[in-house]
Amino acid sequence: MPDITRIWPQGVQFDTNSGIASDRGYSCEQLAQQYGTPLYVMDTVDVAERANYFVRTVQEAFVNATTHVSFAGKAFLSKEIARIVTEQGMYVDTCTWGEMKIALAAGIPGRKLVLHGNNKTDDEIRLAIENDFDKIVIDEPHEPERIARIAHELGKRARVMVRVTVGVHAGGHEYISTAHEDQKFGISLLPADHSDVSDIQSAQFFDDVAHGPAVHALHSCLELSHDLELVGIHSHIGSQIHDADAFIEAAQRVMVLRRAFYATDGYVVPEIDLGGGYSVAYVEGDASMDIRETMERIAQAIKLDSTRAGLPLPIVSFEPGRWIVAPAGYTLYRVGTVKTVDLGEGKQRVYVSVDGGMSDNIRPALYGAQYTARIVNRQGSHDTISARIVGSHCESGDIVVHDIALPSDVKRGDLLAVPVTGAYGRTMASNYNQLLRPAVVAVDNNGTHVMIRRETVDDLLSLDVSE
Ligand SMILES: Cc1ncc(COP(=O)(O)O)c(C=O)c1O
Ligand SMILES: N[C@@H](CCCC[NH3+])C(=O)O
Repeated sequence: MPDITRIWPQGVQFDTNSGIASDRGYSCEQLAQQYGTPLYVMDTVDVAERANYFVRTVQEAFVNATTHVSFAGKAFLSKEIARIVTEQGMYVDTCTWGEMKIALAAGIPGRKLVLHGNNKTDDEIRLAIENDFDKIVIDEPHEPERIARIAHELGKRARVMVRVTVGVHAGGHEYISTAHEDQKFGISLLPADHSDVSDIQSAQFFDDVAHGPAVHALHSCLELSHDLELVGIHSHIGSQIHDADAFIEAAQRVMVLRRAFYATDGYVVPEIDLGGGYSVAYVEGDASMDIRETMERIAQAIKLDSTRAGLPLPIVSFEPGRWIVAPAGYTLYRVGTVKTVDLGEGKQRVYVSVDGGMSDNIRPALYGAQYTARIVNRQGSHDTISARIVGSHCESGDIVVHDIALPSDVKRGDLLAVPVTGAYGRTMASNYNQLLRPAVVAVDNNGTHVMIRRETVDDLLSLDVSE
């Protein structure tokens, strides 16, 4: 079982005398010199172990039910990672043409792939159906007809789920919270004129759900059953969620919908997918989701509901992204300018500039996300200074770590490592200021290799086709 309080990959060790960090025996300085900086490092043994642990934990919690776990490729995707997680029994969840193409290029069969998206193109839907994707997740009321039309043209039957906004408010930041009503994803569980009952087990709540847009969308899928196979109900309530109660509540609401739809249409929806969103620790002392406890509680809630309703247990699915890869990755930066700024009243802050920034990690700027860092090429002095680690972009919000105590002798040329950048770092990276997206290097027990190569200026120039 991975140590969920740890913010470094299991393979990373710090020599207490020299201060030098190594990952599975390879020193970080060696990695930086061989592959350059900034550098994303992914401990792929850690990824496999975390994926394996998640899949096993879900299977053990849901002893009598079939379970599926998909890896949310938006967190991090490469052909190698797609293969590593599928070898551990996972499916891969994609939501764009590019993600689908990478998963398919990795050789993952369509029956192990899921397609999401609030604005899917016809081409994406066609590619999913041609490749027999396990599920296409419907996100809006007109989509059943569009998918059915394309399936009909292809002479195939598309397997579909309906994504429901269950009305549970959770998630680390407004931008990553997805189950409240005022946002773009999914179809509402409740009608606009629903009553105010808070007891989700009440007859009134059941009645509201039975008259809601989600039941209507499920019904549309059944009406198109020549071209669509209705396989499930989907709910994803947000990301970086610490509160297990939110998942239990979401599961219970999905189960009410399953019952309500059985009452209105006599159809037992075979599968429910509860999405991703399980939190990880970003800095020492942060909370991280205890998957075992959460899964056991969800399993209990689902079992109770099915037994009460006299319905068979559904297949239960999950879509973790961050939990699988975030703590398995870290970023190495080389320190450049070190500048002391007077804040008045005798206070100072030291701005430590590194050779990357918001282009390789947008999360601090976008969500105010907190990270930590440490010097990994030597033992710094014991006395510390109050520092802010910043990037190289022309933007004052280009902050890597907002506020951190660093050894007071931090200097140009030091190697700095920022942990927990394995999720939503590389996949949200940009070329702002024409910085080159860093390489991703894999470290395992057999060696190190480039998983995704560093961009070059030739890459940038090749896009600029004007004479
Ligand atoms: C539909 C869906 N599934 C899964 C995920 C993965 O979320 P996380 O990386 O927080 O586990 C997301 C992202 O929030 C998502 O939108
Ligand atoms: N990109 C976000 C999470 C959003 C997940 C996608 N629905 C993050 O870095 O935390």
